[in-house]
Amino acid sequence: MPPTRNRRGDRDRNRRPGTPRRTGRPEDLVRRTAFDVIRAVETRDAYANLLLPTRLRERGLTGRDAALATELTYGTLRGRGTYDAVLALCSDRELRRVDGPLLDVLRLGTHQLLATRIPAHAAVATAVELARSVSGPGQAKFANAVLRKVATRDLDGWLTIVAPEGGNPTERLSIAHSHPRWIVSALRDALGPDGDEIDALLAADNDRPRVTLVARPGRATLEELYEAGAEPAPHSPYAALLPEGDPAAILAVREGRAAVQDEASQLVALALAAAPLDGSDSRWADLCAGPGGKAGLLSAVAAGRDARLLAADLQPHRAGLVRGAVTDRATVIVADGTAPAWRPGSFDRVLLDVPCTGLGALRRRPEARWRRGPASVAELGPLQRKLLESALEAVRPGGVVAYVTCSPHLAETRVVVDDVLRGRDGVERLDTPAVLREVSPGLEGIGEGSYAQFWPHRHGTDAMFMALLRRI
Ligand SMILES: C[S@@+](CC[C@H](N)C(=O)[O-])C[C@H]1O[C@@H](n2cnc3c(N)ncnc32)[C@H](O)[C@@H]1O
Repeated sequence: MPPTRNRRGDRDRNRRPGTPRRTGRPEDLVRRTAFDVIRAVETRDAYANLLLPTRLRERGLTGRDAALATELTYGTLRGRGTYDAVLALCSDRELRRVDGPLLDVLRLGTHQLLATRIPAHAAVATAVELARSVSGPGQAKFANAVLRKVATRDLDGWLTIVAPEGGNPTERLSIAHSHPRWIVSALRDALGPDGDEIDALLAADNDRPRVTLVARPGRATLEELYEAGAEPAPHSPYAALLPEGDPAAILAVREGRAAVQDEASQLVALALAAAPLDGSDSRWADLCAGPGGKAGLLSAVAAGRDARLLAADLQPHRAGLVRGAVTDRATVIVADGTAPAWRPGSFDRVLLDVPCTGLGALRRRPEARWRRGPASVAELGPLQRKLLESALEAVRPGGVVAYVTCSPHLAETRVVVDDVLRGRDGVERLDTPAVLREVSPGLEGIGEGSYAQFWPHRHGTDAMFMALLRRI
C-alpha cells in the first residue's frame, strides 16, 4: 500500500512534548509512529491495539496514513519471527548484538520490502533515514547494507532458504508463519487428528481479523447495523461484519446497544443461555466478566428472559468497563471469583471465561505470541482450576456452568476440566457442540462429544473453547 500525502495542518503549535514534529513527508511520520509503537511494545510491554489509536490521534494521522501506520505496526510485530530469520542471513552482525531500536527499524524495513507493495527504494530509503534518526549515521550505513540484501529476494524466495521443505517441520512452520515453536507444537496438539490443518491455522493467525459486531438483542437490530454498512455474518444470530470503516462511527455502537464482538464470543454466551435446564432460571452470573463482551450480550438476553445477571471481575477498572456494556438487568461488582461473595448454589447459570494465554486471539494481538512462553500456561493452570471449582460451587444442583477460554491450548481447556471433574462427583458434561448448533444451526467443525472448539481457519473466529457442565 503506497504511502499517501496528507494535508499538513497547524497541529505543530499544539504538539505534546515527545511527539515528533510534523516536518518532512507525512509518510515519515507514519513510519515513525509505527516504530514508536513497536518500541513501546518491546520495552514497556505496551499493547499495540491500545497504544496505536492514541498515537494516531495525537499525531493527526487519519485515513490512508492511519491505515498504513496500522498495517506497518501490526505486520512488523506479527512477522518478526520470519523477518529475524531473513535478517540473520543478511547481517554480518549477530542479531542479538544489534541495538534494540535499530533491530526494530530493520524489522520494519523488512516488512515493507517483503510484505507490502511499497517500492523497494522507498522502503530502504525511509528505513535508513529512520535508522539515522534513532541510532546515528554509522548505524544508518549498516541498515542500508542489510536492507539492500533483504531486497534481493521476495518473501517466497527467502522462505525457500530460511524455511526449506524437508527440514524439521515445527521449525519450518515456526519460521514460515512467524510463530514461536512452542505455540506451533501446542496448536498442532490441540488440532489432534486434524493436525494436518496446522498450516492453515497458522496462516489464519496472520490474517487481519474481520471486524464483527453484535447487535445486543432488545437494544439494537441487525437491520440498523446493515444500514450503517455492515453485512450478514455466518454464525451468530446477532452478528454482522463491518467490511470497512470505524465501528465507533455507528450510532448503536457509540450508544452501547451494539459492540465489536467476535462471533465465537457471542455464541458461547448464547449457548450458556440456551443450555437445557430444569427449574428456576432467573439468577445468572459471569465470574470473570471484564471487559464485558459476553456480559453485555448475556444481560441483554437476560432482559428478555426475566433473569438477572451478576457480573464480577477482580480488577476494578475491568469491572468499570463491564458497567458500560451491560443492561440494567445486571449488577456489576468487584470480586475475586475464587473467594466468593455469594453463597454456594446461588445461580442457575454461570459463565466462567477464565484468564488464559489468549493463544486463540493471536490475530487481534500481534505481539501476544512473543510475549507469552510455555511458563504462562503452567502459571495460569492453578487459577483456572480454582475458578472452575468455585463456579461449580456457585451453581445450584441442576444448574449449568460454561467453562470458556480464548485459547485452544489443551492444558488450558480439556485438561483443566478433566482434572477438576476427576476430583469431584455430581457434575455431568453436556453435549456442548449440540447446544452451540441449536443457537447456530449449520455450525460445523467445532468437535463432537462434550467439548467445543472454534478455529480461525475454519470459522473465521477466535479459537475459543467451551465446556458446558451441569451439577447433578
Ligand atoms: C478472559 S477475560 C474475560 C473476558 C470477558 N468474559 C469478556 O467477554 O469480555 C478474564 C477476566 O478475568 C478477570 N480475573 C482474573 N482473575 C480473576 C479472579 N480471581 N476473579 C474474578 N475475575 C478474575 C480478569 O481481570 C479478566 O478481566
